[in-house]
Amino acid sequence: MAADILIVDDEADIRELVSGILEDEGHRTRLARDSDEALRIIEERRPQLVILDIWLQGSRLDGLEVLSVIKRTYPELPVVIISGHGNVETAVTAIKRGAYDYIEKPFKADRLVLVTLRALEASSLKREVRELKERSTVSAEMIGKSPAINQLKGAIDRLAPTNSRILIRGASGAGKELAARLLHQKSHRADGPFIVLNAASMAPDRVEEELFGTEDRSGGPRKVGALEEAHGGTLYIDEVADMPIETQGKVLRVLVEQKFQRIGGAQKVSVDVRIVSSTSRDLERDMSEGRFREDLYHRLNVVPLRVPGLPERREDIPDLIQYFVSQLAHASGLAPRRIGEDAIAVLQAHDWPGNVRELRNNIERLMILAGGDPSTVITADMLPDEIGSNVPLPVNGGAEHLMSLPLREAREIFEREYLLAQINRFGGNISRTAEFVGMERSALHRKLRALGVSSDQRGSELKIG
Ligand SMILES: Nc1ncnc2c1ncn2[C@@H]1O[C@H](COP(=O)(O)OP(=O)(O)OP(=O)(O)O)[C@@H](O)[C@H]1O
Repeated sequence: MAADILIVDDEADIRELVSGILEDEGHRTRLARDSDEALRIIEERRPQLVILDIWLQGSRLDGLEVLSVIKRTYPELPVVIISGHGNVETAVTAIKRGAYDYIEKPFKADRLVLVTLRALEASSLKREVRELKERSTVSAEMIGKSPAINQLKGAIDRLAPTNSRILIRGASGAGKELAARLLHQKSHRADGPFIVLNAASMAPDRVEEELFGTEDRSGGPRKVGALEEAHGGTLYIDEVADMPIETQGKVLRVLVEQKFQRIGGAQKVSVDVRIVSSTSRDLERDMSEGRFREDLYHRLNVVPLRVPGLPERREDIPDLIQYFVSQLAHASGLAPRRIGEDAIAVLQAHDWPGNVRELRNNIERLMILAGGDPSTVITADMLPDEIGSNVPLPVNGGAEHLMSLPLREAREIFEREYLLAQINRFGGNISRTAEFVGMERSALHRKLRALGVSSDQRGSELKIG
């Protein structure tokens, strides 16, 4: 894992030596000779590790004091102490104050490399645990075998290793964040952080604070912004078009200059961050109505990626159901359930305006409501009323209208709508539809003809099997 490491030592020889060893290992180093220089460098951009000498001659603060400042302002930044020979007591004090480990002078290159690696691994583990806790129920697997999802997976594999900015478009809950996460995981930045900024969920004035961070001139606590936090990794800006127009201007400047200023701060912070953003809005309309900056659109949209909505890939629904049942059983300790064929059929025919998220929430609710007996099979009659209400009947005024018709006419209308919905559900495949509805394939063809259903009505993109 290549990292950005700050080396603080008053002796030039030691600084150069440590830097040489770590750069040979593929790290990038920045060097400071005293406390002020060290704190200034940290202010410029937070490093991933600090190697800090305890004795800093001619420095305003000694090593232990610098350590305290670092731990106060950046509690998660790991610090490795270099202590003089026979100075174990000070080293122990340093560990008590939050240092990760210490190296005693004179030290061997191997020891330095090993402690550095461990410190970086521990801090990246901590971050992963935190991210996992935050998103323990978010999957990192993209389930589905439909042509639409396969196309998306192919595009992610091709785009991930490039450093290009990507704008992901798609309806809410369709899997845009999951796509962004996969782009990160399959990129060269996979060891770095994946930071999410959700512009839609916060008040406009907080967006800038979260993005750029804040600086307190008096040296008090400060907030590290998402841009700085994402250094070496990916920043995912969710619902980018929900950012206030002034913030959009500032983001544009960051993209052009690769630098930004914290709120209340004077200096420029430069970062190496890949920006992936998303939107579920009609950006073309937002741009024409002046709500979204066209110049920002062009900067963010270097490569567009579209995540298809769930109704465009109903074939994936049974796999997704299975996946969520086992994922939820694993993550929340709910008993795994079997979902009956009839329930799967209704779930597959539903329209899912909230896409995969809505499907997942419904599976969770069903698993909770099914109670403690693991042998309970979830059947169609256990589904909430709103699921399935869009299945066949709403033609010509819906069920009420049917009640006003003679049986033969009502049955015909019902049969036509029912069969069309089933054909649609099986992607136009007549053989599979016939098997499910319990008819011979040729009988189904005859029935459709008798009901006056033309091949066109069976759906323009549907394959007749
Ligand atoms: N193909 C998929 N396989 C497995 N899980 C998925 C898939 N697509 C989406 N999900 C899951 O569905 C939920 C919603 O997905 P996600 O948050 O990525 O959607 P989104 O498009 O970013 O939504 P929003 O626009 O509301 O932010 C998450 O729990 C995600 O893990």
